[in-house]
Amino acid sequence: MTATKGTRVLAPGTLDGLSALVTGAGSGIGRAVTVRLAELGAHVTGIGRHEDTLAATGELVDSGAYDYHVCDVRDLDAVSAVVADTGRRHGLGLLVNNAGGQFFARADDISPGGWRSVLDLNLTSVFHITKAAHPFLAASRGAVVNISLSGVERGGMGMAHSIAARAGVLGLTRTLALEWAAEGIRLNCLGPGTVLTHALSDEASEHVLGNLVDRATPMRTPTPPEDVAELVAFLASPAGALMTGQLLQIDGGAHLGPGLHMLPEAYR
Ligand SMILES: CCC/C=C/C(=O)SCCNC(=O)CCNC(=O)[C@H](O)C(C)(C)COP(=O)([O-])OP(=O)([O-])OC[C@H]1O[C@@H](n2cnc3c(N)ncnc32)[C@H](O)[C@@H]1OP(=O)([O-])[O-]
Ligand SMILES: NC(=O)C1=CN([C@@H]2O[C@H](COP(=O)(O)OP(=O)(O)OC[C@H]3O[C@@H](n4cnc5c(N)ncnc54)[C@H](OP(=O)(O)O)[C@@H]3O)[C@@H](O)[C@H]2O)C=CC1
Repeated sequence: MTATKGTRVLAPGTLDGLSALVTGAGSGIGRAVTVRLAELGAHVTGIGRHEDTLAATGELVDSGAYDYHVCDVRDLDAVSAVVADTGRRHGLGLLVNNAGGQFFARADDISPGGWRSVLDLNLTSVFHITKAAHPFLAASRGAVVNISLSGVERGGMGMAHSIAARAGVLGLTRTLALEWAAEGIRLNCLGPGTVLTHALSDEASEHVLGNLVDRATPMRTPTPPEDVAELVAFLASPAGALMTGQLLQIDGGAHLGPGLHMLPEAYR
């Protein structure tokens, strides 16, 4: 494995005056995105289910640049109310739909309940949050960044539910990029490769480091969450003003390799 460090290239003040909403701001990619947006001048409202981790993110940013709401994004009424409250108090120039996840199982072992829980988290919540944000995004000519997965267009063993949900988000992203273009709203998806956040670190093991990073990622490196954050900030900045409806895979070339599969037998 080759370790790469997160890179910061955008100038201080790039996002001065921006109001952003980041789901899953209490850890991993969402925390890195929150910290970087705030460093660049944005005010960020975070959403997640755990107050302690959301508060800990606040310790990494200047006071006044961040607040949070404890909320499950699958509670559609509650999360829509949070979006509306944020929009009314701060305006909304950027929505980052980052909260997400799945268990890893072959399709035969995914029950109807398991399918529904992953679809609710990774697709249905994104639709409702984005719809609730629409009037505020229209007022600011704002942007949406949906955090997806490298390989969303090709499939990944052990992730039938999650890939189906993220492919749905990609379709939603491109559809809304068309429907809302006249209002100046842009929507894009980012596809990170293997990110060694705590969710994967328990498994940071032979499978994650040996298979996903060394075998399945041509550049043999994990994706630093800070690199994902810099790309989110770029898309929110004036430099991203004509980018919409895209899937940007930030994955060391993993989408060109043998695929990121969560069933280790895929690599035998
Ligand atoms: C290379 C890229 C890889 C990507 C990496 C990342 O994204 S890492 C970053 C992301 N971080 C994460 O992904 C964090 C970890 N993931 C999670 O928090 C959860 O997996 C969740 C969000 C999907 C479910 O949340 P929830 O509160 O709804 O869970 P619940 O307990 O109420 O169960 C609901 C249903 O699911 C079923 N079920 C559950 N587990 C398994 C299993 N192993 N097997 C089979 N089935 C399973 C369970 O039986 C039930 O179905 P039933 O019995 O009613 O038919
Ligand atoms: N790690 C990786 O290799 C990759 C991750 N991704 C995706 O990136 C995104 C971020 O993942 P990552 O940072 O790695 O992992 P984390 O598990 O650290 O982040 C997931 C975040 O989402 C929040 N969250 C989960 N469920 C809910 C919910 N129902 N309501 C509100 N918030 C919720 C969690 O907070 P809380 O538990 O407090 O609610 C947590 O902060 C996910 O969508 C993931 O699938 C994509 C490619 C690769």
